Amino acid sequence: MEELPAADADADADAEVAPGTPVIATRALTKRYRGGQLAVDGLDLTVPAGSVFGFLGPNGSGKTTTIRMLMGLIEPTSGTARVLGRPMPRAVRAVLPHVGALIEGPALYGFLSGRDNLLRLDAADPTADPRTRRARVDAALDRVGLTAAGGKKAKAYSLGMKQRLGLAAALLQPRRLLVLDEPTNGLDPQGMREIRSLVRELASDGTTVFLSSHLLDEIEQVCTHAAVMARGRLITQGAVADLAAGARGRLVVTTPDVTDAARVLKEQGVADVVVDEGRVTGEPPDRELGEVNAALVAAGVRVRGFGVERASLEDAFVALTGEGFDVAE
Ligand SMILES: Nc1ncnc2c1ncn2[C@@H]1O[C@H](COP(=O)(O)OP(=O)(O)OP(=O)(O)O)[C@@H](O)[C@H]1O
Repeated sequence: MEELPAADADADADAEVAPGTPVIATRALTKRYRGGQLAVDGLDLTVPAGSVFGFLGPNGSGKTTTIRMLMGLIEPTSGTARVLGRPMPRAVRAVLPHVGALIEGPALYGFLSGRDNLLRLDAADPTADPRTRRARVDAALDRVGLTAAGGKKAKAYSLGMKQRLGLAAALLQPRRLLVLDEPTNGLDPQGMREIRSLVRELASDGTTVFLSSHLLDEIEQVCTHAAVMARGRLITQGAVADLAAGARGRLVVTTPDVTDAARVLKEQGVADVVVDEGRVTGEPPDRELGEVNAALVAAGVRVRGFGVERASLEDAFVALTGEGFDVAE
């Protein structure tokens, strides 16, 4: 282990973090790029220990810039960031050994096998004991389900396998925090499922996982907590269940008579009425829903289903920002 700057207690990440200390905490964290672009604007982020924390936002909302500041890769323009209770980037050398990161795709040698890539990465870590290297690499391959493919050249791997190999690299040492930047980006649905279930598994032993995504349903499926970014600013953060509960669900009427149903719902004060095939949805009005249903039936609408659907994180996002969650790919 390299010598740390003497008497810098603040930079000592080996000391246990006091219980209750967030794994990541930023205060007014701001990054303005040299061209003048304000990429991150006054961010106050709190990532509780043991959470699977989704960092959600459309492309260009500042997620990668934030992650790069958290990992000490770039300096903030102003504000502070603490990771594992220590200030970044000052404590970067003490903090990073405890953090497994997968940022902007893993750096792999295509001509080497998956196993040889890991052996090489492990050998580059001065803290890694060479005598236990093979066991460590085999355990990491096993954790990500690449034991059988370990001897294959990395260039023959699918994108999903490359992501898994990148995760294996991040898991060569025990980690307190995993930081994954868009880990499912570019994967097919099967590859996405594999990475998501792997993330859940990694989190099940208490490792805090911080992952960025521009996919709302991904965050809902995988994360316990989330923060929502838009244009460099934090829109909201908290437990996923609470975020979704903060938004009102939508009234959904299933019926073959969609035109009549839409008209009656508008008369009943339902806003934002949307007609789909076989169903009409809208914002629940402030009146007794039984009356709305009765009005539909009285107008001869054949009501096959009537109820309020649970709000999704997407509803919460739309309610908070007043705009749709459009992703510009
Ligand atoms: N090195 C840079 N110099 C100048 N502007 C930058 C730089 N990197 C990013 N930006 C700008 O900062 C803003 C935030 O970008 P950032 O990459 O952090 O967003 P993101 O949410 O991670 O999006 P993506 O998923 O597309 O990476 C964007 O407007 C982007 O164009």
